[in-house]
Amino acid sequence: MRFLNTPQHDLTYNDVFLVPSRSTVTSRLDVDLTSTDGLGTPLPIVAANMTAVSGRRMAETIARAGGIAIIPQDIPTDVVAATIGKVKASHTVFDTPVTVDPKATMGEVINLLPKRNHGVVLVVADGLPVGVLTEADTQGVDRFTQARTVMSEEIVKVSPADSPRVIFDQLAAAHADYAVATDAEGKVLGVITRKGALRAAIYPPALDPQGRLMIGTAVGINGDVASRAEALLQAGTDVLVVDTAHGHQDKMIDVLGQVRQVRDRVAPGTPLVAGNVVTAEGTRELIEAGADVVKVGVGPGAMCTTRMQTGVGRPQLSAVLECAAAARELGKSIWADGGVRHPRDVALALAAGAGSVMVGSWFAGTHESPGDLQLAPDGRAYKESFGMASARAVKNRTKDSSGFERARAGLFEEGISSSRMFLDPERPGIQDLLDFITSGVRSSCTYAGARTLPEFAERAVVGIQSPSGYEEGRPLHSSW
Ligand SMILES: NC(=O)C1=CN([C@@H]2O[C@H](COP(=O)(O)OP(=O)(O)OC[C@H]3O[C@@H](n4cnc5c(N)ncnc54)[C@H](OP(=O)(O)O)[C@@H]3O)[C@@H](O)[C@H]2O)C=CC1
Ligand SMILES: Nc1nc2c(ncn2[C@@H]2O[C@H](COP(=O)(O)O)[C@@H](O)[C@H]2O)c(=O)[nH]1
Ligand SMILES: [K+]
Repeated sequence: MRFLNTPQHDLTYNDVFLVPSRSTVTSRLDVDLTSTDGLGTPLPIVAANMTAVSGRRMAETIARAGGIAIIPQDIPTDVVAATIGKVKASHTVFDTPVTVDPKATMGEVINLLPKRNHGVVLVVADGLPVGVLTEADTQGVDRFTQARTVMSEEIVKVSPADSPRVIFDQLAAAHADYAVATDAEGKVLGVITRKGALRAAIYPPALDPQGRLMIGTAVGINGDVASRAEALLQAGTDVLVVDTAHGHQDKMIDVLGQVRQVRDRVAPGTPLVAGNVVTAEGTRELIEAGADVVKVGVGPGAMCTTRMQTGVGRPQLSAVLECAAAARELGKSIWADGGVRHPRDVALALAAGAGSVMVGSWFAGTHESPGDLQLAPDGRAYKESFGMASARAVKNRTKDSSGFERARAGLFEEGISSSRMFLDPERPGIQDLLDFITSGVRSSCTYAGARTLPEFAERAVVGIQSPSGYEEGRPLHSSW
């Protein structure tokens, strides 16, 4: 990345803009977004290791689109191991359906509908699809009515051998938007929407060497980290994140050394990610201690109060730029973690040299995040998000400690315990947000004349702008 005008101070995403340059790339679809972080996911996007963001549904869905989710440190090890197993067993193209028994009540159906973005509950009997229910079917029916009496029996069935284009055409011909993929015995393999078929042709999934969906997991730096790391590596985690607020500390270096030994014994070659830091020195020291990828960002997170509490942190673009350069010198990479609110922020992080970009709160506001869908008084749908260093998370993390210790730990909160992440009515699913992000980033690359992310980081020209420069770029939805 080159600057048009020399920065006099550290910069964040809003402080800069990308300058278009002459390009030989004629189509946005010619851009290869494969991550340069060594994991090589087809999409350089990571769902953050936050309890309000990454669970099984998020992990599956984002991996099908080529990214990866990191299951947070606060989830019990056996639960994480089971999650890894479920994600690895799920189909790499077809979505997991929301299913009910024919005798399930419509009350259950109403609760289950928002769990996935396809807006359909599939009624299954003995593994065979027997009916479908949509939002419209839930209107005006008693909550105790059984699904079988309301469901439609018209189901479009496709074969796993059909190409996405064939499935798309089949659905269009049937004037339907939801197909069930079945095996030779007619049992459900997965489901797919028209948009899903379109996406299946654009997004290759993120797969492990055995051809299964990828998933990552996190550990903290307290407690028996080596045992948890061993269990997660044995369960098949594709990447292990060692995560703490202040990554540039002795305890992190010590724990990273232990985790590296476990990794070399149990699952050599599995990348280790460590953070968070914001300096070249911190980056180098974590790489020397065993990190393959360094997680960069202190204070930019939407749930994060660190900067207001402590004054500590660093504007994220400068942090990413400096740490990415330091990692590159050692043949390693970084993840830009936090502060991403628009597709442009992802593009700027990649332009600054990030291998992948980690997104938290933005993704909390989707159907696939773990929280329950709630309605605000004005009728808008939201999910609750909270910081991993909030009193709420700290309380949960220290549940085995004494009351005194828990209360003391709670005094050191550096995150907010409750925040509403509204679902964008235009983009309520994680795949909708990924469409939004990738179309933006593909376009950024072609404006810079780049076909790949290394080319983008090399060719990007960035200028510094005033707050009014940023404001000018915002769309206006009504007259002024
Ligand atoms: N990216 C960011 O800006 C931030 C991210 N987070 C996220 O919150 C989660 C919890 O992290 P964390 O609070 O580190 O909890 P951890 O459970 O990882 O514990 C942190 C450990 O580091 C010690 N420590 C020393 N100095 C500090 C410091 N300045 N801040 C925090 N701990 C320190 C603590 O000891 P003692 O308690 O005795 O001081 C404790 O033993 C992680 O997922 C982390 O990524 C949290 C804050 C900032
Ligand atoms: N200081 C804190 N930082 C936190 C907390 N919880 C999460 N985080 C960090 O934010 C990013 C995600 O950023 P976002 O802007 O996409 O939401 C996450 O990966 C952590 O590094 C917290 O409680 N305090
Ligand atoms: K913040």
